[in-house]
Amino acid sequence: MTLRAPLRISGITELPPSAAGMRIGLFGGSFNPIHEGHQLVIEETLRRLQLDAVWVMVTPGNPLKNHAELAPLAGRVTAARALLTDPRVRVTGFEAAYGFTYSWQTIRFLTKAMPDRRFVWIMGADNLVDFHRWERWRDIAAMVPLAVYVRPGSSRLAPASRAGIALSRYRVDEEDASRLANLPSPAWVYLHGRQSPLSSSAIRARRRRETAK
Ligand SMILES: Nc1ncnc2c1ncn2[C@@H]1O[C@H](COP(=O)(O)OP(=O)(O)OP(=O)(O)O)[C@@H](O)[C@H]1O
Ligand SMILES: O=C(O)c1ccc[n+]([C@@H]2O[C@H](COP(=O)([O-])O)[C@@H](O)[C@H]2O)c1
Repeated sequence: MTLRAPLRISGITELPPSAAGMRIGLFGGSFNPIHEGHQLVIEETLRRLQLDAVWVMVTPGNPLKNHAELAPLAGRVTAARALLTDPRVRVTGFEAAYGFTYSWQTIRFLTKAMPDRRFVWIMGADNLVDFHRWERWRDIAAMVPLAVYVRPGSSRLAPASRAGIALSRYRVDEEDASRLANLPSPAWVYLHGRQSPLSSSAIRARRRRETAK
């Protein structure tokens, strides 16, 4: 399915029409709340993968997580837009509007709708550790290259994880990260560099403690 009409995705409709060949990082997340660790991953992947854009996709809800503490989508999108001011970064909550629960649905939709873009899925190392639990994770790896960014607590676990081992033969040296977006899938890179110890769960826990005082 190639779209004939311009694709309307909230937050990213202002993309230039001449976007063929654009390298776009897809950074999905709960962002509950957004923090500087997310910003660091975006900055590093933009630079090292030589991406033209990163689309921050605020999920209606990670299918593997309990949603009891999940803030409303609109507020998470607004907070992400306030923090992420680089003009190459677009924030959208479009998965909710399209009824997508699983990332394979989003990725299949985008790659079919915009076959002339080069999409890369971006995730922190903790997500690779759990990747084998994602719905159709092997299909995801076959649809788009993956960029995995090191994260404190998961740096050694990630390449030794079930998905890390299953995909090990497709791993690209991080010195070649700038080529990743143009490589056929499966292909993935494990990026090491500046690290942030921040996590949304720690921020939420701190806020709870402050409210309880
Ligand atoms: N400090 C960090 N360093 C590297 N990657 C990160 C970091 N924080 C989050 N990420 C990555 O950003 C994406 C979105 O993460 P998410 O919104 O779940 O934040 P989180 O801090 O992991 O939240 P929580 O603590 O609630 O699980 C995921 O791919 C995650 O791996
Ligand atoms: O598709 C799945 O099965 C799946 C399982 C776990 C997480 N995801 C996606 O992974 C992204 C990161 O989620 P999170 O909660 O770790 O920020 C976000 O876009 C989720 O929707 C997707």
